[in-house]
Amino acid sequence: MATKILIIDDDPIIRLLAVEKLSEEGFVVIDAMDSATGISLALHEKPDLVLLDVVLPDIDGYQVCQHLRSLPATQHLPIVMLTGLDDTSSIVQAYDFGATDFFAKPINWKLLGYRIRYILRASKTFEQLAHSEAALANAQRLAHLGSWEWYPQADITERSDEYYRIYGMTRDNLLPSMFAVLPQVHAEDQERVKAALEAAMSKGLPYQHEFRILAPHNGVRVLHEQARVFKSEQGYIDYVEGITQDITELVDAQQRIRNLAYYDALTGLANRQLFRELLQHELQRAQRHDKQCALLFIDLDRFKRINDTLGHDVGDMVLQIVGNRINTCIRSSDIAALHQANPTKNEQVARLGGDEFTVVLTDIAQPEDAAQVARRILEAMAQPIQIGTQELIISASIGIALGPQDGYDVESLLKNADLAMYAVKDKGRNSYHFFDHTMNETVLNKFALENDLRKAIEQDQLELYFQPKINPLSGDIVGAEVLLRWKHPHRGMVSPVTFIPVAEESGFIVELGAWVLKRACEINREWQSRGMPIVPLAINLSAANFRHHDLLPDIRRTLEDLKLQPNFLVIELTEGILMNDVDETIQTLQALKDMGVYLSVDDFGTGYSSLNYLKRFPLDELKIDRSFVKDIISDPNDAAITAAIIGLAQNLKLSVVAEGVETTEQADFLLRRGCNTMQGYLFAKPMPQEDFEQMLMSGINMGEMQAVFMVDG
Ligand SMILES: Nc1nc2c(ncn2[C@@H]2O[C@@H]3COP(=O)(O)O[C@H]4[C@@H](O)[C@H](n5cnc6c(=O)[nH]c(N)nc65)O[C@@H]4COP(=O)(O)O[C@H]3[C@H]2O)c(=O)[nH]1
Repeated sequence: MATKILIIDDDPIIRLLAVEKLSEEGFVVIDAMDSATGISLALHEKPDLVLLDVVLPDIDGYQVCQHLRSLPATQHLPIVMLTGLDDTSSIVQAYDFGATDFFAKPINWKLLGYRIRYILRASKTFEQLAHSEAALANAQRLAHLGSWEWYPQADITERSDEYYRIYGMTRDNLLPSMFAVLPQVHAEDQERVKAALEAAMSKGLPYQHEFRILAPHNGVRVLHEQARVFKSEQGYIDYVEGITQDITELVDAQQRIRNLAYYDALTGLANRQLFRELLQHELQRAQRHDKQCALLFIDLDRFKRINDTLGHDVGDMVLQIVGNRINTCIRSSDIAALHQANPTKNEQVARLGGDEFTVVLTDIAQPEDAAQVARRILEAMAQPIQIGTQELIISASIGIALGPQDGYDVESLLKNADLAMYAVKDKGRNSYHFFDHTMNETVLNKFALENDLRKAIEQDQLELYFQPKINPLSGDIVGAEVLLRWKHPHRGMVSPVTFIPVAEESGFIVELGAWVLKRACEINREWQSRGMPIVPLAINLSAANFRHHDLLPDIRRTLEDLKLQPNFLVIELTEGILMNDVDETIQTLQALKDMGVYLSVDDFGTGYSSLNYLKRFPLDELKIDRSFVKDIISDPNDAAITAAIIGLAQNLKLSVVAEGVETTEQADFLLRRGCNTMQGYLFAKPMPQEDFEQMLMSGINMGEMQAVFMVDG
């Protein structure tokens, strides 16, 4: 497209000549005789260049020039002022008002054509440069990246706009010295930044580092600065070129990612990942410096019950409170300094998930130090937790393993602290225990036992024993408790006290319970078929059996399949089972009751049943725990409790059975208080099926005992 020239001149001859001569040079020429027309054409016709006379009838050419420069559309438009030949002051003024160039009158039109071409070329280049600069400035602004050139000999720095913006300064209030920014640098980083500048200045050393500044109105910012040094051929330092970038957002994002990756969202404590890394580090340090560290593995006691009964929100609150409490029991130590990014967090305390917390203690002088912390934690736990109107009492079991003696790596130390924690649970919870190597054996033993137990049913190693319930006055067998026995091929007879907990822990108890139920009912059916005198058989149910969704259908089907009357089946449940989720318990008990099954509370007196609940449970029988019966003669407390339980049963119209009766004195005491169903070694030990059948047929031999009861009774 042809180049368009606008000439603004009040001299009609000049305008005419311009149109004629410049058209010959290949330009399109438009003209204006006064400034107002000229400005309007400059805006609407978009010329590539303006020839502007200094003297115009309305306002002078300088002001036209100034006005065009102030408008965005004509800001960069090349303007050539037409001046008198030796009118130097006009020439100077022309530049002052923003003219691109001047051309002296009288006009040599040929020469003017060349000049116009040259100016247009130069202006194009200038335009491209301005464009690139703007793009660069824009890019710098977007990337919060400032650039600079520093001439160390004179200590003068040329800085880009963004550099000033980063520091919240302007060209006017920041001195050219590269050291001028130092007062804004964070006190802790100042020495380092100054040293890098000095090394670049004196030794020509490049650098790259991060530091913090305090920017006016923008708070603390984190900067990344990188510098290259340019030297002359003689080796002198010419200048230093660098970039300075505000990486605060990046650092924040990294911190957030780190928080997600390393911290537990609920409690804000270290998570499993961070725990592992820190413990790993600690173990290596302990080994290198011949020091000792301790790992405390903390598991809340019966936390599931809180979650199940009060809901997960309450459970979460409890976990947060517990996390805080553990935290306050631990002094901050050097380990926190490892992860400077978040120095406010005490990373010695971690939550591994669920209700499992850990504490890593560094540089302990003796195991007692760890024990002391464990005791502090237990004390802190014992404080009641108030959530709304609820007051909760919680406790924890703590296992302690010492590093490196109990484990050189995270895995083994954690496993051993976990074993120690389980030892606490086994011994009744709410305490702490150090790991010792026999625990490993116990666990291996447990594993082996668990494996063998799974095969016990198929390999026919399980057997039911029967222990009669007696009426000592009549000598009648009024029922029997079914007790499971395991004839292990190598270990011999394994007690249910040993294998039931293993089965409960592994979940195998569900299968085992179902087997006992079916087998007990089958035997009872068999006795009926053989025309033997039959009695109700009581089976023990574990919590998992009682809560299992198959329980009711299983019992119903078994009774139906065998055509057994439900009142020949007694289910014994401990107080603990009943009290866990009372509403569900009532529903299940009622369903069993509706089926006609007889319900008995085993080990009564050892749990914490509330009388309120007891009234709401549709029960048939209470069994006084063996531990009370044992000392009823010698311990007035046990005597009183036993008498109270008997009274309670009578009031609630429940039968009462005394367990573990071993002496005639005990039996006598119980009889006098009104308990006339008993079970215990005095009458018979649990016995194999055949022996019990024999006893059923011939009746129990009460011998002299009966005489005693008959006389006394
Ligand atoms: N010192 C003494 N002990 C007496 C006397 N009379 C009975 N015993 C013992 O007391 C335990 C009574 O059973 P438990 O309290 O239900 O306690 C049972 C029960 O909780 C559990 N158990 C046994 N069989 C089963 C089963 O089939 N399922 C479930 N879930 N648990 C079972 O194992 C526990 C222990 O069973 P056993 O070793 O058979 O021990 C039986 C029995 O042998 C006595 O006069 N003196």
